Amino acid sequence: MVVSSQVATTSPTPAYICPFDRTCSYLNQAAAELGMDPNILVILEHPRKVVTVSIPVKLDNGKVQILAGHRVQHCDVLGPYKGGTRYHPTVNLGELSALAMLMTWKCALLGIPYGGAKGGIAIDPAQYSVGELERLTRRYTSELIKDIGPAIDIPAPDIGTSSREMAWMMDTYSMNMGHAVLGVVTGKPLSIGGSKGRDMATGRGVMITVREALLEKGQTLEGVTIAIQGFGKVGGAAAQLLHEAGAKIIAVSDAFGGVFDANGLDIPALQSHVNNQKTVVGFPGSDSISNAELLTLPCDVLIPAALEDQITEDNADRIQAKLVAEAANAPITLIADQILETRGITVLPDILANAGGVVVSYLEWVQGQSFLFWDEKRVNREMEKLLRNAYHRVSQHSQQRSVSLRLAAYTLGVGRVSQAMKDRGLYP
Ligand SMILES: NC(=O)C1=CN([C@@H]2O[C@H](COP(=O)(O)OP(=O)(O)OC[C@H]3O[C@@H](n4cnc5c(N)ncnc54)[C@H](OP(=O)(O)O)[C@@H]3O)[C@@H](O)[C@H]2O)C=CC1
Ligand SMILES: O=C(O)CCC(=O)C(=O)O
Repeated sequence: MVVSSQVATTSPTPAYICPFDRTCSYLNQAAAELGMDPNILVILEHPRKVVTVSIPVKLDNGKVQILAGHRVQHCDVLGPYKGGTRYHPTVNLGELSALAMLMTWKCALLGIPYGGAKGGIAIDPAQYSVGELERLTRRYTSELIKDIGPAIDIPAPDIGTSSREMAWMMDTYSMNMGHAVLGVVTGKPLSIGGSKGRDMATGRGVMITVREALLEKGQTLEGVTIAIQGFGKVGGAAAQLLHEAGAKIIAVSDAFGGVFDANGLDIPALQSHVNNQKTVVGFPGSDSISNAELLTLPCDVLIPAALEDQITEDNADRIQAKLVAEAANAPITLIADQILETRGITVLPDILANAGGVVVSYLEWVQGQSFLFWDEKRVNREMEKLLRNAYHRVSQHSQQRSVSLRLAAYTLGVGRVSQAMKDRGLYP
């Protein structure tokens, strides 16, 4: 693959397949299911546009540092490119290309009129002051000014960014256009056209898809034991909503480590602890646990909500959960996915389980384009309708074809894109 070979990715084992090649592998499996035209497949195996810009940022000490900012646009056959902006030290073009491709299938699966993109900068935002982060975000936006826009490509938050960065991006873009452009980013603060419910949307989608999967097995969320890796925007919201729904969150973690309580953690109290201490570690009344230990705990549901490549061939044999919900993008390696499938562990794939975020981003964009804003009940209702519908289409396809939920989800998403390409005349 062109993209993966351009970017060196560290290989924990010789069998390691990077997220981009893995996503292509799932694409190829879906293409085989669909009997897809190879001319369409070869187009979809490559991102349409890869942009790298130089970002000179003046640091607080007076020195100028040059950062590389990226945006990968995979496919816009269904509508404008859409996807998050990640600030994390591991950001690279191979990773972003995989994440952009995932966005294409996610939007198509959910039936929202967007293509897929992802962008980011390889920095640890904790090492920069707020002023430095503002300057680098504004410069990144300026450098991408011709590549983004409400009808072109619409960024959103991802790891290491939030409504604050989206506000800076929206303001920078708007200053260049000479008027307020609400639709250029989503995940904005409510004061400038953000949507009610967006902050909890990805976690809410995780809760809804887990709930639907359990219901199909004749279970409810009441008393179900859950371990969650990552306690950020997604993991934190999922923990809160699942806790409110009666589930027992027995362990959570962040980059510093994890906490465990077999009787269930008090999630509101843990959130207050995190607000003060900036980590879950040291939460009174809990036991310490490492990120690795969290993944293999005995529990009903495991929710990786942090980074890629967390469940690998090294720990897949020891996963004890019966259901794994991919709140993070690409947290399971290719071989680990096969091991889990062979062991009969159900995996709710990322393009379904974490789609609540982009669905509410779409609803935010619709509200911004029409200058008409909805109450939170309506936002949550519309999102839930789309997500439940997608879950049941995927589950039905999986049962009818005797394939995994992942292959079913890919087949439905990829099928929609390929049909659109045919209808448009193969798309240049
Ligand atoms: N935000 C969104 O709307 C969406 C996000 N996603 C995906 O969800 C995942 C999480 O994103 P989001 O919640 O937004 O990001 P955040 O930056 O808000 O949170 C990331 C969380 O992961 C933790 N973390 C970082 N490194 C590690 C590590 N090595 N081990 C364990 N935990 C770690 C962070 O800990 P710490 O705080 O200590 O750094 C933090 O708790 C990503 O895969 C993202 O692509 C998918 C769909 C939408
Ligand atoms: O909300 C969005 O537009 C994108 C969210 C995202 O980056 C993702 O779903 O991975």
